[in-house]
Amino acid sequence: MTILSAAPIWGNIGKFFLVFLGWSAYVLAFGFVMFAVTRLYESLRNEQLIRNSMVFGLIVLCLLVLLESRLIMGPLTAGALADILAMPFQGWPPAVGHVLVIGLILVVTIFTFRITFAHVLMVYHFIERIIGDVPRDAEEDEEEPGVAPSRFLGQRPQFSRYSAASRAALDDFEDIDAGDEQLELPSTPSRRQLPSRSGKPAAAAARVARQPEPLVDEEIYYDDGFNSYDDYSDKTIAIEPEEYAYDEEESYYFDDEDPLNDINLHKQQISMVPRGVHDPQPLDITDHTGATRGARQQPLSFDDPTVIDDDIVLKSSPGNEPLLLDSNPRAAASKPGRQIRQATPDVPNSPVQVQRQATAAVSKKVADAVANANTPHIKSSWQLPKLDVLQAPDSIKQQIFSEDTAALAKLIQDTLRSFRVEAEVREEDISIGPTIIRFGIRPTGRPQMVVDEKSGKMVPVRDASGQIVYETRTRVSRIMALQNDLALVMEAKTIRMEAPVPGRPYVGVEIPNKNSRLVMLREVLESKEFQAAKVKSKLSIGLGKDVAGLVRVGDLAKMPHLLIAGATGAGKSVMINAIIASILMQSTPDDVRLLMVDPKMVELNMYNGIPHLLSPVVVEVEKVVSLLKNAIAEMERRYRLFSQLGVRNLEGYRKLRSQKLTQGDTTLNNLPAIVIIIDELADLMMAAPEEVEGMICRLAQLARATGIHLVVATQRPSVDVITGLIKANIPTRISFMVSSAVDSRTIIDMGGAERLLGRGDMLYLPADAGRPERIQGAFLSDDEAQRLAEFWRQQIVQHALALGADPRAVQEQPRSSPAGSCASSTAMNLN
Ligand SMILES: Nc1ncnc2c1ncn2[C@@H]1O[C@H](COP(=O)(O)OP(=O)(O)OP(=O)(O)O)[C@@H](O)[C@H]1O
Repeated sequence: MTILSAAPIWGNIGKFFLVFLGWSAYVLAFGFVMFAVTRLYESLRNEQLIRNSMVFGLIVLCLLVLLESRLIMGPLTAGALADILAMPFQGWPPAVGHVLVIGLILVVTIFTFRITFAHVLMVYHFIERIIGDVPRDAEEDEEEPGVAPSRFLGQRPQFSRYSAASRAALDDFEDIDAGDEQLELPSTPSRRQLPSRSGKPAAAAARVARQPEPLVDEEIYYDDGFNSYDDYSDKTIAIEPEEYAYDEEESYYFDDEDPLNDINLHKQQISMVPRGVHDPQPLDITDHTGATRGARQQPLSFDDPTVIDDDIVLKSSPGNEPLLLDSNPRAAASKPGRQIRQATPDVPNSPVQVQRQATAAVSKKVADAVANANTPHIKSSWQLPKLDVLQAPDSIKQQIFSEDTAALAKLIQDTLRSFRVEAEVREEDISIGPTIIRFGIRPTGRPQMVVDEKSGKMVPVRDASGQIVYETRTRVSRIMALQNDLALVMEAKTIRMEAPVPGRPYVGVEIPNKNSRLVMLREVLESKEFQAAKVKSKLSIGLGKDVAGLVRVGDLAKMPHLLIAGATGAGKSVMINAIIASILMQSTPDDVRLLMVDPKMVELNMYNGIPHLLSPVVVEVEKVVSLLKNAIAEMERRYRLFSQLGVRNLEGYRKLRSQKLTQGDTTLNNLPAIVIIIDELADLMMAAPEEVEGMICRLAQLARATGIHLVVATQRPSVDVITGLIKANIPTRISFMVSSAVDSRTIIDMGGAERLLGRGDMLYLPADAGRPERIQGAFLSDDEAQRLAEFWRQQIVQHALALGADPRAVQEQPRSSPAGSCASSTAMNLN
């Protein structure tokens, strides 16, 4: 303006501005210059520092101040514009005009600078601090900034709404924030106490207090693991004061709805604990007698006929089996070995009646079969297959942290920050699995800042362990709410989020791996994890590889039953084949026996004729009920045997048997574990729902101790197939991809399976785990399964010869046979 007024050409223009705007012409000119400089800076840094609303507010504020000066001092310096503005006030009492204009100034200031009550309190405390003389502690002078323990450590209980003291703490929350000592917070450096470069506490306090509550948006640079300046901009967080004011309030006062809020979690947990004193339940003598009937107290009814059902024949033979089931009586009738067939009246549906019926049917013949079964001193002539039977995986590409992955990690971080969610994705939190990549999002928050003595910059406070101390933390639920936004920016077909990943301090975001590859069963079985597992249990199964590419194995003996569900084509049959192959690769028929039910008729047919089968693969739904009844009868027979011997389970029985063997006592026979595999439960449940449900539950409840295990698969995860009873009794579950979250909840009691990718991508929920684990299932081709089955079928002849069977009769037996004739080969290995 001075130049304008002085220059001859522009003099008139300058005069006009001065006449029209008065003194405010200087202020406006200064404002325009500042505006231009700031805009230039913004374009250079590609950041926004000033808001349009703020510019507008400042102009209005300037005009109001001009008006007020006109009202106070008259038309001397205020200019023509002020005269125009003051016209409405002519004739009013001067006091009214002043009050009105000053009031307007206050209102516009509040809106322009977005001033909140928190700011007012902060200014109040700041002034109070300056007025009050705060001596610095000598000890604190020596203390390095940031190495003291976090003042937020152990703070939570102060805010618990259940303690009386906490109410006061909540009311005086701002006092705590300002470092007020009256609440007895841990003695850690508060802002006013932190040492400054100059060593003057008051000056340092003034500087620190000025910085965190800026009048415009500002950026706080803090060192959170990035070493170079190039990483600097990625680590920049734009902070809006009002955003934080809101968050603070919300996180402390309005989080009742949040299921992840630790107070709500705590409430949930304590609600599960039964309260009060309960009277002991009186013993029900009838129940007790029923439960113990058939055990030690009672003589066993071994004189009854052998037969249980007219479809399935219980067969004893001088081979190595205590019990053999054959679902094809005609084929079985033509085989050597004594078979007794007797029709029984209709078996009622109730499991209790089934039990009674079956108990009566276990006869002296069975006892004979046990006595004649494989004597332990005979060394097994079975050979286990070599791993060459299975296909080797393609040369595995080393999955490394690529530029693509780094770019995705940055994209996630930037997206979260654009939504004002402070979080970071570290390189070490990225897991690259065979089919998916998991990014770990660590919720961070607003760090507590101090002035660094050396550089004079604001740096975050660190606690004794070097961790950044946060003033406010990001809530996990805020990250979870951005699931769809993340899926959008990552252009992923489907993403799945897990919060938090069990045992890790981050939220997992799983996206499909573009370089996905098959996980072959052979690489799983070759792994040291499986080798270690199979030493412990003959029922170890290779499941696949997890999101970090680590091999995952399971133990069917511990599960003790497994439910597999998923949409059609999701990979259930391949999983069942992998389970069977895992067993066939490590266990001989002396260790494990199989019973298979395959209503689809094509999935398990290839295993017909292998010596592990107790019965040919059952494809007719009507025969399944008979098969399950026989399994229950076998279970009860084993229970009685255990009861007589005083052992609790199959493991105890095996220990006792090996003890007796060392003493030369060969009276105890080998009892193999039995795995019952049902490929489609829905078909059975449609045919005889109550009967099947009752028998599956009975087996599931009691069969574990006797070494009988169930593997049940279904593609219909509805409540009429996977009933509450079945779910309650089969605790270990695998869910492949399903079509809806409801289906997912039916299987694993929580959503997530609807976001799987199919083709072997599964969620595995072990019995003892609260959350499922994502695994890429091991793949076994039909050719491999065929080769494995053929390997075992070929051994039947050698084994029969080794047991002293007639070579001519053995040669005449077909080696591989379809369902109808497989009983011959199964029977053969017993002779
Ligand atoms: N672990 C796996 N790895 C790679 N691909 C797999 C895997 N499991 C299954 N697939 C692919 O998915 C296809 C379908 O698998 P599968 O036959 O096991 O499905 P399903 O769930 O049994 O279907 P349905 O219920 O209709 O029988 C397979 O042919 C195979 O190509």
